[in-house]
Amino acid sequence: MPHTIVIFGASGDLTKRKLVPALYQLHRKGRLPEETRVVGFSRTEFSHDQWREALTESTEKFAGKKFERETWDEFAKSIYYHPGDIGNRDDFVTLSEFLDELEGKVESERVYYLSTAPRFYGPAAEMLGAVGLSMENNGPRRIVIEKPFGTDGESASKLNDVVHSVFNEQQVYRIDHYLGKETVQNLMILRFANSIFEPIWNRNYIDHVQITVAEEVDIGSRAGYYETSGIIRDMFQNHILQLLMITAMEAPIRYAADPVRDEKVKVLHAVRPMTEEMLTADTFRGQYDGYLNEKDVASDSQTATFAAMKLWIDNWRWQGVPFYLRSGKAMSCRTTQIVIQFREPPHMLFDSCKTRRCESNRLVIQVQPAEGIQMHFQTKVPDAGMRMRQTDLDFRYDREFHGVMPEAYERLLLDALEGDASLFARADEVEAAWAICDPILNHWATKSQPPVYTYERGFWGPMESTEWMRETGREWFDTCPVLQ
Ligand SMILES: NC(=O)C1=CN([C@@H]2O[C@H](COP(=O)(O)OP(=O)(O)OC[C@H]3O[C@@H](n4cnc5c(N)ncnc54)[C@H](OP(=O)(O)O)[C@@H]3O)[C@@H](O)[C@H]2O)C=CC1
Ligand SMILES: O=C1O[C@H](COP(=O)(O)O)[C@@H](O)[C@H](O)[C@H]1O
Repeated sequence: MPHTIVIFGASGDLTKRKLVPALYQLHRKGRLPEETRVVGFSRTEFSHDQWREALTESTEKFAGKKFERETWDEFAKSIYYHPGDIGNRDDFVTLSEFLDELEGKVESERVYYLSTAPRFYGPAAEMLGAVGLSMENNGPRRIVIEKPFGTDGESASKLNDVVHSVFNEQQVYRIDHYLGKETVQNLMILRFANSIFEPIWNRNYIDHVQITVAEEVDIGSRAGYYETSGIIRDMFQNHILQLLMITAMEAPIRYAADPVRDEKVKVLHAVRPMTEEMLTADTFRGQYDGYLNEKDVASDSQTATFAAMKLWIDNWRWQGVPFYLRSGKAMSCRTTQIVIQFREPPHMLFDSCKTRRCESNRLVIQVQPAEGIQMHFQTKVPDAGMRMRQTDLDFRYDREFHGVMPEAYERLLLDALEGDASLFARADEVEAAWAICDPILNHWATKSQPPVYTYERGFWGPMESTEWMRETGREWFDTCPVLQ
């Protein structure tokens, strides 16, 4: 069946930087369903050719070495543009006519991709409904919604209501691009396609888990967005909680959208609600030095560019195992890693570990940029009595597999076109994620707010965060991955 993807926000940054380059890569690799057409919609008055030209330039820039002119020209023939305003019903009527004409009224699968400012998500869905574009009488209709999905639980729930007034949940694909990353999907493979990890993946063997998403970049020119967002809305409510869910979930009964999402949501429901004491003791925020001088940032801004927190998951598998989550801008290096820190051996035979503390086993899942997995364990130092040192088994994607890692959007766009929602967030999932974040945001907004610790750019967040962790008798795994 032919496919049409309609991108709302066609002249925007995400479209040119990620969406169209990803669609082009899928075409280049021969993965796009046959007869896939791309239709852009935004207010800028482009003709089809003008939009194609603009995309040629940007795709060449963003696809880099993978750009092949001939292949692109072939792909560009299936790109079209329809100017319009999301607030104008007539523009949706003409869009509908244009799509019918393009598809020749043949049964086709359609994906509507909302890549506009979040305030347009609800109105765009309503307009699609108002002119009958959500009706599935001539093929499946799906809607993809970019992040952020709401700014708190209440707004997310309202947005869900609006979207559900037009589309049923099976038609709705809420994007979290972290789920499109190969290494995040590999975490499910690691856990559920191997038999050696699952038996020890629990409170009996694991002391704690650390999830770090550190970015070297600062907020750049995004102050307008970031000042109202901050690190919790930007990274925790979505990407970090997704990593937490996949790390902590039970095995789904099969790999399909609902069984996977059922298990993920159970994790969020099992996260212990934070009391006032916990909010004070177990959440931590920081701001990089110089943030207040960024263009469009208020001089007394309290916006957090760094946060750390300790969560507990109250279920049989994880009772008593703290999950430490942290993320920040302008940190030491770009690294997303999940550290599974195992318990110490119950009894130490060797003197070298009696006089000093030896590190216990650790599994480090490098989500990016040095994609891979390392297992750390003690090894005997040769010719040195019974001295030992931490060494590792090191799996690296770049050594094992040739070719570059695909962009997350490639996988997600293809899944949306093919109707597989496994790697998209469900309505209850986003609302449950907000239920964890809202109390933190509210606590930070009150008078009794915790301090905003300043940190130097290029550090692992505020020094106090290191102290905060040390007080629990543990250490952050502050290691930048080695790129080869
Ligand atoms: N950029 C990124 O890296 C990321 C973006 N996102 C999300 O994706 C979404 C898009 O982001 P981004 O591309 O950066 O945003 P931009 O501001 O660059 O683009 C917004 C787009 O919306 C269009 N638009 C604005 N008003 C209307 C209207 N009334 N009717 C029709 N179209 C309209 C604009 O075109 P025109 O003015 O021509 O109408 C433009 O194409 C946002 O929700 C963002 O949060 C998520 C992750 C990363
Ligand atoms: O959604 C977002 O993610 C990026 C980080 O994504 P990554 O794939 O580069 O890890 C972050 O920089 C941005 O602030 C946030 O909006």
